[in-house]
Amino acid sequence: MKQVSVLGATGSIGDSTLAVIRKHLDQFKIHSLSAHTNVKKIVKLTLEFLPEYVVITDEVAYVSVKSELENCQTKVVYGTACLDQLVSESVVDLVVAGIVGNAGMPSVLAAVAAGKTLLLANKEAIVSAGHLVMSLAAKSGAKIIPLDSEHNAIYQCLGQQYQVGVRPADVNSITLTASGGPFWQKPENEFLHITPEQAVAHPKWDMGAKISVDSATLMNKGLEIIEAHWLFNMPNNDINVLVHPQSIIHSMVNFIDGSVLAQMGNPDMQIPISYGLGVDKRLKNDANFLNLLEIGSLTFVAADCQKFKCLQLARDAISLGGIAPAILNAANEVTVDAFLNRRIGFNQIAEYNDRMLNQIDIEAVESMEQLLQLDQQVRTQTNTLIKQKTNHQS
Ligand SMILES: NC(=O)C1=CN([C@@H]2O[C@H](COP(=O)(O)OP(=O)(O)OC[C@H]3O[C@@H](n4cnc5c(N)ncnc54)[C@H](OP(=O)(O)O)[C@@H]3O)[C@@H](O)[C@H]2O)C=CC1
Ligand SMILES: CC(=O)[C@@H](O)[C@H](O)COP(=O)(O)O
Ligand SMILES: [Mn+2]
Repeated sequence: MKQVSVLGATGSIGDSTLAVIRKHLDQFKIHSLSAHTNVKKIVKLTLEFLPEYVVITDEVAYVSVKSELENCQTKVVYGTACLDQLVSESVVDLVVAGIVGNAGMPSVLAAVAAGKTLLLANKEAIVSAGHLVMSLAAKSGAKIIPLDSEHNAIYQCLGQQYQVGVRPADVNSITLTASGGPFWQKPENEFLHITPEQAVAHPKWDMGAKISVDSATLMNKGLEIIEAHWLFNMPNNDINVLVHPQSIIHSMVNFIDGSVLAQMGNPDMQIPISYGLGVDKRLKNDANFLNLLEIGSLTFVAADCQKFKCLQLARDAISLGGIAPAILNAANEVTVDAFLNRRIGFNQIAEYNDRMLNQIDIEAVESMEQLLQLDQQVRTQTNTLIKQKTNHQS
């Protein structure tokens, strides 16, 4: 029986993870679940899975959950420090990192430092702290299995050759596929009028609001380039992006002999999560088998970095190095939130991200404390920039 800690249990990755675990209760036991604000859902999940611990990271929500679970055997604890402690407990076999944003970074680092098998969905953590994740993994021997569908596809194609942070010698390049999001065919001069409702309506995947907006700006693909850069130790030039609107091929590995291996499947996160939870062994999944005859054709188009500037910004951040990806990530978390709350337009996400990436001096990454301080600084500065611009316009 493997003991699993699911961080971000109330989100979309949490849903898909727990859906897979429900089908294999003979193999998995939930050790701990985490939630931020969703009291109703975490109470329901706790009563279903009866974990040892539930961690709540929002103070107000903690008080409610604690009172609602008064008579339950599960221990209800508060705060991010508890996440770090729980993922490091010796009984925990697998940690699913499903928290959204840099808020999940300390717990990712704690799991890696403890040498755990980490099933990584939280791409912002590796974007911001890739350097630290890799050096900790090299020391602790932690196994990092990517759940992000593209990176999981590459992980599947590499098979036994995969070792986190090591580029296999016979790999020429990798190709990340992108759905293109809802607007890849929309003229840029119409970006101004895009609403949050339109932006979160992803054509192929059912995901949380933040990653859905990232897919719409193609920042998601940019973050994924940075994620691939760290996981597979590949430079910018060897990471290709191809728009593939059907989202059937999840990514490809191009080998030095001209062979290309791709992983395919319907767009359903239960598939990569199953492969992650099985740790290289395939779990039976009743979900959604692929029917290529029904789909008919698979098409590919070049990604437009001029129109989707966030894609180019991510490549720039890799070239700048050091803290640049962390700056871009923090700015993007603020601008996406501002867009979702109708404080800025869709087109301004890239504009402000660009301004922030280019107004802070780039230093080397040294520690988690440095990155957390930087994250706060960038958030404050991005919010100030948005306020100044908004006041100026009104
Ligand atoms: N959804 C998907 O299919 C995919 C997601 N990913 C990545 O996985 C991560 C999660 O995405 P997704 O599940 O869509 O996001 P959701 O918004 O659906 O869920 C986010 C989860 O994180 C929790 N959370 C939010 N803010 C905080 C915080 N400050 N501290 C601690 N926990 C917090 C939420 O808790 P609560 O709801 O209780 O407030 C919730 O459990 C992201 O990094 C995303 O990029 C990658 C590939 C695919
Ligand atoms: C499911 C998943 O991995 C997402 O990151 C997905 O890739 C988003 O789709 P696009 O960013 O390609 O639109
Ligand atoms: Mn992805």
